[in-house]
Amino acid sequence: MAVKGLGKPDQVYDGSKIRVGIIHARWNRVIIDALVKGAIERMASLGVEENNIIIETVPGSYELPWGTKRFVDRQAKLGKPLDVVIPIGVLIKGSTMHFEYISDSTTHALMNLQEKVDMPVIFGLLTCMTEEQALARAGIDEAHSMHNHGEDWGAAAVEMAVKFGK
Ligand SMILES: O=c1[nH]c(NC[C@H](O)[C@H](O)[C@H](O)CO)c([N+](=O)[O-])c(=O)[nH]1
Repeated sequence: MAVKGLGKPDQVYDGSKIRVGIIHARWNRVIIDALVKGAIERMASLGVEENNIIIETVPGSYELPWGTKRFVDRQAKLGKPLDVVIPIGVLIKGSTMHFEYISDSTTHALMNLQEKVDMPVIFGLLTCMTEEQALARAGIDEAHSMHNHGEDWGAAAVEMAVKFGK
């Protein structure tokens, strides 16, 4: 019996009235693009309108916290406030400690950002030891051994915005 992973939602949430921001890093772009696609497709299946999904990018995962804060502020200033934001990044361990420092600092910064922006900030950071792990979690490894985690992030975004929206 599969134990790990996201359980079924307690109900299907209607995303037709929410506006979602996706801000993604551009490192490991093939994996990023698959994750973003998965999130968009899942949100579309839950009724989120295409023109209510706003996409922004930053160079790397380390820029996600600051970029997300400014992205949220900018959308509010434009009179098109977001209801939820999904920062997406892919960190793959290299031969130095860079991975550890970015993973830890960015994770804490994104968690703390929720208070500052007063909205759900979905955790879309893959922190992988190998490229194969990252490919699998984006659903694009040869064996298709895992589902695309971007889909889970899209579903979480809709649920959190609908359930706990302002
Ligand atoms: O998004 C990533 N950024 C990475 N580094 C760049 C970092 O996020 C910043 O963009 C850079 O340090 C400039 O601030 C990565 N690695 O270094 O391995 C990585 O795997 N993923």
